[in-house]
Formats: sequence, C-alpha cells, structure tokens
Amino acid sequence: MEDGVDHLAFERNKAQFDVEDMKIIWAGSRQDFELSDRISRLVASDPAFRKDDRTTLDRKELFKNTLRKAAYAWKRINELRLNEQEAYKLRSFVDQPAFTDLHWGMFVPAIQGQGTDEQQQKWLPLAYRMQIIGCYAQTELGHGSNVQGLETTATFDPKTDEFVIHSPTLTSSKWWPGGLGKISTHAVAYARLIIGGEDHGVHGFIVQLRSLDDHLPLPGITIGDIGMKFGNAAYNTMDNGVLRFDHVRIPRNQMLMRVSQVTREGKYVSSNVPRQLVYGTMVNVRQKIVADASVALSRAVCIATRYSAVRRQFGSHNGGLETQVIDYKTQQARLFPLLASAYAFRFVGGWLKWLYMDVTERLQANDFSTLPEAHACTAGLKSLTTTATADGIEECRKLCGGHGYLCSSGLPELFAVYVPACTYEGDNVVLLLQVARHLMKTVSQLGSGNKPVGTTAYMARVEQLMQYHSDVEKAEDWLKPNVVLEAFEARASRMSVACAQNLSKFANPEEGFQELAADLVDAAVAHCQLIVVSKFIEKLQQDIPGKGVKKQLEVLCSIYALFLLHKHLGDFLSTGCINPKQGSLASEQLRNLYSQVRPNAIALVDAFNYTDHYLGSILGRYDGNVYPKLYEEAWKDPLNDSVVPDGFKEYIQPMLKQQLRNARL
Ligand SMILES: CCCCCCCC/C=C\CCCCCCCCCCCCCCCC(=O)SCCNC(=O)CCNC(=O)[C@H](O)C(C)(C)COP(=O)(O)OP(=O)(O)OC[C@H]1O[C@@H](n2cnc3c(N)ncnc32)[C@H](O)[C@@H]1OP(=O)(O)O
Ligand SMILES: Cc1cc2nc3c(=O)[nH]c(=O)nc-3n(C[C@H](O)[C@H](O)[C@H](O)COP(=O)(O)OP(=O)(O)OC[C@H]3O[C@@H](n4cnc5c(N)ncnc54)[C@H](O)[C@@H]3O)c2cc1C
Repeated sequence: MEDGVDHLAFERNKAQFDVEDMKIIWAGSRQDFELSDRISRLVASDPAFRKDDRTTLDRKELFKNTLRKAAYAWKRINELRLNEQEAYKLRSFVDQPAFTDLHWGMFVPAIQGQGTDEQQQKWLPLAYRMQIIGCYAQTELGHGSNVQGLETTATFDPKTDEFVIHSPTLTSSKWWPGGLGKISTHAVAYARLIIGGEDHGVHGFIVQLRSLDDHLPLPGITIGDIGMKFGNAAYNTMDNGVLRFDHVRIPRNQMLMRVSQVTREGKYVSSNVPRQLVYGTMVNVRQKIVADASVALSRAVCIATRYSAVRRQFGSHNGGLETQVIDYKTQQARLFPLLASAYAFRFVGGWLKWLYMDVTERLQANDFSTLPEAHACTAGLKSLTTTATADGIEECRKLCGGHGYLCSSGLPELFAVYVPACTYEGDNVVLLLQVARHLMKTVSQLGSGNKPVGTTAYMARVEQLMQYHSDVEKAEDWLKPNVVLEAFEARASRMSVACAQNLSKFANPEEGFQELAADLVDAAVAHCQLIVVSKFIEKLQQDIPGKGVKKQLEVLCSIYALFLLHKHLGDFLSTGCINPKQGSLASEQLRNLYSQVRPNAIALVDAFNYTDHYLGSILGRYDGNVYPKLYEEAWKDPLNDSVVPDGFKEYIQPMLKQQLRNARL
C-alpha cells in the first residue's frame, strides 16, 4: 500500500491559483500573515507547547499542565516583548483554553468598558501585569440568558460606605464563570444593586475572591470547580467555577461606575449613557467569537479535505488505484460548502471587527447611535457562525469515516472544545430572538421616515423587494452577484414583513412575539445569512491581487450563497422570490462550481497556513502520510504499554477459567 505523500504533491500541482497570495488574503494582509506565520512556528517548535498527550491526562494532570503552559506562555511573552496582537496569536496557536482567556478576554474589557477613568487607573495596571487574575462572574445556577433575573445582591451600607455582596438562594450561586473555580483572585461580579430597599437592577462590581498571599478564599466566600465537562481534554483545561457570597463587604468605589454611580450619601445617579453599556463586554466577546469561528471551521475543513484526497475507496479497474473519496460528488457536496463557509466567515469576521472598532470609537465620543446595530450584528453573527461551525466540524468528522472518530484525527476534541460556543456568550436561539426584535423594530419604523441604516438598509427598498421575482433563466445567471444579493434581500425582507404582519394581529405584542418565536428566528437567520453573503460580495469588489486568487474566491462566494439557497429552498419558494425551475438551476450551477473547486481544494486549505502542530491531526498532515503515522500512533496509547492489560488477571482470567471448567464438566 502506497503512502499519501505523492497524492498531496500531485494535488498541489493541480492548483490554478497562487497559494502564497491566497495566504495573504486569508491572513488579512502581508503583515498579518508574517506575524501569524512567525508565531505559529514559534509555538510549534517549542516542546513546552506539546499537546498530543492531552487526551491521555486525567483532569488534575490536565489542569496542572494548563497552568504550566499559561505561566510559560506569559514568561515567553515578556521575554520576547510580544505586543498585544502577537500575544493573542500565541494564545491562539497554543490552542488550550485557560483562565487567561477570561482574564484578558472579559475581566480586562469589563473594566475598560464599564469602569470610570479612576477605576481604570487603579485596576488595569494590576491586571495588565497579571498581579491580579480576574474572571467574569455573571451567570448563576438559576439564570444565564435572563441577565435581569440574576439574584445576587449588592446592598449599599451607608454607615460603612460599602456594598454587601450576598447570595440569598442556592440558585443565586455564580455558576460557570471560567477561571473562577481554582485560579482567579478577583471577579467582575454582576449583582442587583439595592439602596434603601430599592432594587436598581443588575450592575458590575469588582470583588476580591482569594488572598494574594496564600490563594485561600477570603472570608464569606465559598468557591470551587463545577466539575468535568464534555470531551476528554477539550474545555476541561478551564476551571469553570461555582461561587457563593455570604455578606462579603467591598468598598463603594468597587462598583463599576461608568454607566451609573452611587454617591457617598447613597444616591443613585445615571450617567448620560445607555444602560445597555453594562452588556458591552458581551458585544466585544461575541465579535471575537465570530472571528474565531472561521479558524475552527477551517481547521476541520483542512483535515477533512486533505484526508479526502488521501483516502481511496472503491472504483478500482484492472487492479489500478481506487477512487479518491474527494472525487465522489456526495463528498464534494458535503465538504465544499464548508470550505466556502470558512472563507465567508473569515471575511464577515474581518468586517465585524471593523464595525466593533467603529462603535467603540463612537461610544468614547458619547455617540450611541450605532449600538443597536452593533448588538444585533454581533449577536446574530455569533449565533449563525458558531452553529454552522459546530455542525461543520461534526460533518468533517463523518467525512473522514471511521478514522475521524479517533482522537488522533483531531476532530473529536476540536468539536468538544468548540461546541459550547453555541451556548456561552449567549445561547444561539436567545441571540437570534434579539436580532428578531431589532428587525421588527426596523419594520415598524419603515413608514415613519426613519431610514433603516447599516445592515438593515435594504429594508428601505421594501416595496420594491415585495414585488421582486427572480429573472434567472439559466444556471449561469446565478453567478451574477446582484442576482444572488437581490434574492437574499427579497427573502429576508419578506420573512421579516410576514412576521411583523402576523405580530400586528396580537393585542399583546409580547404574547405575539412568544407565539411567533420560531418564525422570528427563521427571519433572523435569513437576515444574518444575507449579511454574510453581502460581505463576501463586497470583499470581491476590493482589489484582490495574485494569480487566479479572485477567481477562486468568486467560486467560493457563489458556492456559499447557492448552498444556502439550496438548503433553505423552502424559504425562497414560499416567499415567491424564486420559482422551482430557478431552484433547480441553482442546484445545477452548484454542481458546476464543485467541479471547479475540486482541482484547487488542497491548495485552498493550504492557504490557511496551519502547522501540523496546530492542526493536531494525523489525517490532516501536510504531507498526507496518514497510514504509517496512524499505525505508529496506535502503539503509543497507554493501553498498549503492557501486552496483558491491568485487570485482566483479576477479572477476566477467572471468568475464562470458569468457562473452561464448565465446558469440561
Ligand atoms: C494555556 C495557554 C495560555 C496562553 C496564555 C497566553 C497569555 C495571555 C495573552 C493573551 C491572551 C489573550 C486571550 C484573549 C482571549 C479572548 C477570547 C475570549 C473567549 C471568551 C470565552 C467566552 C466564555 C464565555 C463567557 C460567557 O458566557 S459570559 C456570560 C454571557 N452571558 C450572556 O451572553 C447572556 C445572554 N443574555 C443577554 O445578553 C441578555 O440578557 C439579553 C438576552 C440580551 C436580554 O436582555 P434584557 O432582559 O435586558 O432584554 P431586552 O429587554 O431584550 O433588551 C433590553 C434592551 O437592551 C438591548 N440590548 C440587549 N443586549 C445588548 C447588548 N449586549 N448591547 C447593546 N444593547 C443590548 C436590547 O436590544 C434592548 O434594546 P431596546 O432598544 O429594544 O430596548
Ligand atoms: C463552557 C462555558 C463557559 C462559560 N463561561 C462563562 C463565564 O465565563 N462567565 C459567565 O458569566 N457565564 C459563563 N457561561 C454561562 C453561559 O453564558 C450561559 O450558559 C449561557 O448564556 C446560556 O444561558 P443558560 O445556561 O441560562 O441557558 P438557558 O437560557 O437556560 O437555556 C436553556 C434552553 O432554553 C432556551 N431558552 C432560554 N430562554 C429562551 C427564550 N427567551 N426564548 C426561547 N428559548 C429560550 C435556550 O434556547 C436553550 O435551549 C459559560 C457557559 C459555558 C457552557
């Protein structure tokens, strides 16, 4: 049996575009590419960042191993004087969730976004030097999605000028915060502010949890890890925690006071900023999660594509080679839309980062006008991309057949570590309902002269879109960006308008919203898919250098859009945007596009520029040398340390002997 090396070299030679130029497009710029390339090699070449043994460690060893890596990473960041972007990349390539994610990803941003200048000056230098380690303690045992339902209380005591933080019920126990369980010294904890018996709703407070001397919990604090989670290693490197407060006192100036303040006299004062800024950290992280979705999906797609070119099954004639499974049309129809989605999410992630930076600058200048749009986009795209990525990783596992189920394929752990992204930072359905509220508000204001802006701007043409019928006559018509865009706009606006019309039949709008929730979620998905398609099309309107690169991206863009059209054909037909014949023409075009991707598939995944260390997959090895390495790896399993396993003599041998004795009787 030959190895796979020649297959992938041959595949690479087939590419019709310059893969080095595509690497730059994927990375965002030459500078980003060089940075990413340098840091990924740095991590891959350092034995301290070895990760192939992770799934064989028990929880305690795994956690200790995470602490060692985190401390070593921090040491290297300082020694090499890495800047913020480089440190972030290093974290990404180390590829192991840790308390540091919450410290840098949520604790620090919460203070930056919700703290006053004075509070920032006090706390941020300590956090930046990691002299304190923080987490984001919002979710409780009883409430996660419903933030307004949180039960922890922060009662102002005017006598001592302190807040008393308390967990009044079991369900008010903080439950889930990452980094809380074993490591964090501090938390930004969310609690109901009570002054003189009056409840002012949920606010953030900086609370010290553990002693900076001996790391023991401070008086009144009960704290621990919530236990093993899904998967072997996966997210078990993280100490998601439980926390109860028993009348814990903190100084008044530890309430984050940018949005509202409590004076020495106990007066509650609201600033001139929307209260939703208390939710600002979540907007920030949702944007990061969207950017990360393309990374996780592209990893899985890279593994499944390379392995599909190495793997052969059936089709041998006269003793010749069997067919590469990537040549089966069904394999292509499952794999290539995921490849296209990885590119689509990459570009929409880049755009969302820009949108987030824009809204942040505006907020600093007290311009809050784009906050609802930023909230709707981050919530909707977080939901859309994480759902598609989690499903896509699982599909990639199936695309790799039996070997995909082995941990050494990298796919089971990738799925297990990724799938909670559908839940954390907002359950995906709950977030789509937020988008739906935004859409219903937009539709209700259409007649009022209030022009829809940003990603809902297409709604301004609602009358025209309600009349729209696609004029596609032949399969190639579906390659025209405007044709695709109009069909997606018409479908999204008609689904929103239909929901708004149905809602208007209810005397109580909230009751209507609950009753129509499933349709509202579908309308939100249609709107979010339109955003992704339109940002991909916008990307293609930019200058894209490199031999054949633009052509490949055009093919991928068409695949992404037509795959969605095919998958949601019911929406497009039932809203009357297209007719059944046009639906069939889209499927015909999709098949042509798959054939165009086929010779370029390996080069398109090479453009992600992942090291073998980062991929962590025998099936996805760059050299395609799968079988010898799989065979070699099996012998490394701890179960193969001895020929006769522990427990055999104790349990199985007596059973066998008994059977033997019975047989002789
Ligand atoms: C081992 C190696 C280590 C290496 C170490 C290296 C060293 C380190 C170096 C560098 C490291 C860098 C690492 C960085 C890594 C960063 C990655 C970060 C990863 C983090 C992982 C994430 C973990 C998960 C964390 C969490 O889950 S935190 C908890 C999140 N919780 C939620 O999301 C709850 C969801 N619920 C809600 O958001 C809300 O409650 C709701 C659903 C929106 C409902 O709110 P409410 O009841 O108030 O409802 P409404 O009435 O519907 O809304 C009122 C109005 O408010 C508007 N609204 C709502 N939300 C927002 C918002 N977020 N922003 C703006 N506006 C909002 C809404 O639209 C309404 O408006 P209106 O005009 O209609 O009134
Ligand atoms: C790995 C992981 C890490 C986490 N890290 C943190 C952290 O660092 N800090 C922190 O504070 N929290 C953290 N969380 C908590 C997380 O943010 C919440 O679990 C998440 O927001 C979902 O909330 P929930 O658990 O209350 O789900 P629920 O809201 O109870 O969801 C249960 C089901 O009910 C449905 N549902 C709920 N409300 C509605 C509605 N209005 N309409 C329709 N359906 C609805 C949901 O769709 C879901 O199917 C983490 C969670 C996980 C899994």
